Amino acid sequence: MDLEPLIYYFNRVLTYDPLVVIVELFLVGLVVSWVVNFLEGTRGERLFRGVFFVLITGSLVLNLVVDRFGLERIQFMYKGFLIAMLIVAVAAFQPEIRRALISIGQAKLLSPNRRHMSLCIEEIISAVKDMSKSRTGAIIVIERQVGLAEFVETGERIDARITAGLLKTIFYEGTPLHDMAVVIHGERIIAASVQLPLAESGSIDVLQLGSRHRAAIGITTGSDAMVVVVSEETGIVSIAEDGNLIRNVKESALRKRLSNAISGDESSDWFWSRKKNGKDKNKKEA
Ligand SMILES: Nc1ncnc2c1ncn2[C@@H]1O[C@H](COP(=O)(O)OP(=O)(O)OP(=O)(O)O)[C@@H](O)[C@H]1O
Repeated sequence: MDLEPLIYYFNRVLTYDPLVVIVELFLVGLVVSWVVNFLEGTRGERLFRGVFFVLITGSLVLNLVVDRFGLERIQFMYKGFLIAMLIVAVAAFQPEIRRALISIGQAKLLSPNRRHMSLCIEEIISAVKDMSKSRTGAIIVIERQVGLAEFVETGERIDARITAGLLKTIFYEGTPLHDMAVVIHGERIIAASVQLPLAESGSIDVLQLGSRHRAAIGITTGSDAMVVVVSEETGIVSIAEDGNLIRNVKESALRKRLSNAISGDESSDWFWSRKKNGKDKNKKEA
């Protein structure tokens, strides 16, 4: 194999100022890690990793080929291809780009609304952590764009500010409202003791679950709600979204999901993403 172009290529790279190369690599790494972090857990994450891999490999191979065979026209075509990829990426990542722009628009993070919202999220997280430790069974539904009035009617209307104490009191075994689910909308607890639809026994995984977890899957199968479940048996915290159940959710992931759900950033993608996801499936993650 003729290694000459490869050696030539690396020799050429070695002529660059190392400090500039380090700064450039650092900046590229920073941008990539920010984008991957931002997309983490969304359907755009894999797509971005794939596109990034293809572009890096394509650029390296092309530089080698152009150096070896002097195929400038191919390089010219590759530049056209990159522009086309950029247009396709803008279309493919449209929901993520919109979310990024919204979050930049909300960079006035200290706005009262934003502060309230993050206080609510911290209250929910604190309650969930305590209930997980004390093995108090809980199911908290975050209502988004799709109204859940027909289910809310089965429970008790509350309309109260979200506090960890109130959530823990509601789910405390023995209190009249501890059974069934709490529904939250925005920054308010709107109802407790709400009976949710159980997921249909379409898949083996669902059949193996108890009714609390089946209810969480059930309500998210037919709506854009997000549900946090604390298992009474194990204390494990799970999240249900879009008919999927994610087990053993870490605090940081819970914060991220709650923040998406309560601020409503991703909600309008629901119908679109459901179409893409096809049939519901249950995920179990360690
Ligand atoms: N349709 C429903 N909607 C809301 N909550 C429900 C529903 N059905 C059951 N639950 C809640 O789930 C509790 C029973 O949970 P069960 O043990 O059957 O399920 P599980 O998924 O195994 O939960 P855990 O891990 O907490 O035991 C009930 O006491 C009730 O509070």
